[in-house]
Amino acid sequence: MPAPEPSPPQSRLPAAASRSGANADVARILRGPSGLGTAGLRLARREEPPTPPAPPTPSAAVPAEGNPIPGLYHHPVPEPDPGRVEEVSRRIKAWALDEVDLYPEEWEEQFDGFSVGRYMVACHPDAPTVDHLMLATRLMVAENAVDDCYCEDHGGSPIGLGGRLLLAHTALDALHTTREYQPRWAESLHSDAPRRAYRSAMEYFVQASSPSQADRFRHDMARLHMGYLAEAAWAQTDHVPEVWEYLAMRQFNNFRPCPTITDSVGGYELPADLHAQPAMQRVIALAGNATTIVNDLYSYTKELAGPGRHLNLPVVIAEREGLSDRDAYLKAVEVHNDLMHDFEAEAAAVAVAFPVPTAQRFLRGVAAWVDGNHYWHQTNTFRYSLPDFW
Ligand SMILES: CC(C)=CCC/C(C)=C(\C)COP(=O)(O)OP(=O)(O)O
Ligand SMILES: [Mg+2]
Repeated sequence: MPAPEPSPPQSRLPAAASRSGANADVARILRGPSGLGTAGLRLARREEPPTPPAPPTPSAAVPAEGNPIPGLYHHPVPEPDPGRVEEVSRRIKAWALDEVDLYPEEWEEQFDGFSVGRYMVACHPDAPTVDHLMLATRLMVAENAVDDCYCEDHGGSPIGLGGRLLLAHTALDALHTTREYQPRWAESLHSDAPRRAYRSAMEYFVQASSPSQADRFRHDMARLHMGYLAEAAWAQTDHVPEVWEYLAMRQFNNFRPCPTITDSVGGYELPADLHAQPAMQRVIALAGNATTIVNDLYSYTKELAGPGRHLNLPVVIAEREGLSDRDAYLKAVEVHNDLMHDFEAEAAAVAVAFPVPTAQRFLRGVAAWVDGNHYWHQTNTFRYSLPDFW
């Protein structure tokens, strides 16, 4: 399991824990609910200081395919449990074909090559059952269906994207309207593969999670859709943003909705008040950004080979900072590494500031997702290959 680094010095504690007003807030959360009849709702306090999670033990028996990007800071993970991978892969294909009619036959090779079972098993080592893993796997497939079919290379386009995304978003965040119009909306959720996938995956997720976990997910998906729209707007006008602007767009067009369901997939809940803490939000954002820049780096050659200009961090750095392709790529590796180091330092600080089991487990779950995501990108040689820069 990945590692928030050992406890950082006091000065690195998150602002939420170091200001006196905020201290009261943190103390209130750690104390738990205090009204009449709330005794059973309190979180257990950890008496001992949090122990950093054990470092991963990569499996010696089955070497991972694919090479890591030289110089990319990452943590190798153990090979995902092959029994789980096989079962998740079997079940997700059945869901895609039988429950949501996701893709035509000719896309089967790409569906299989995506290896979503291996991806999700690697990212959620603490899922108690395959049913829990399926929550993440359906959502991952649905999210990719929307990206491919609405935004990218399976019929997607920036033109009209806002309308399509908004209507698809109602599969996650229902329309509440009059009796006259409700049925037409309900029917629309079955009218294309992305909406069928979102609707079904969300229905499973809502059944298995708390109202606040479901609402957290809706919020993260709204963020994602806003990121898709900014990317599309820039593509429409062939605009290359400044590097910081690109990073802002990519903070929204981002894997964030995946690690933030780690508690639902783990069968527990990070309380909403802890999730909302600014320091926790910063950890989540840094994790999401590091995982997404990993995608920019591993998908660089695929995106260069595609039609038109596809923005990713190396491309934007090369254009905006006048660097060679190679130097821009290496600079993007450094940006990733800085994000990873900040993520780990801030996660360690939050683990100290919020010594409750759900927060500790959530932080470990997010870190496991970061590492599993790297593993999947490195080993998905069907989809990605490295540039020849070394
Ligand atoms: C699974 C999920 C929430 C994805 C949202 C954002 C997204 C599609 C990525 C972060 C992947 O980026 P990209 O579209 O560049 O993917 P590929 O490089 O085509 O694999
Ligand atoms: Mg990419």
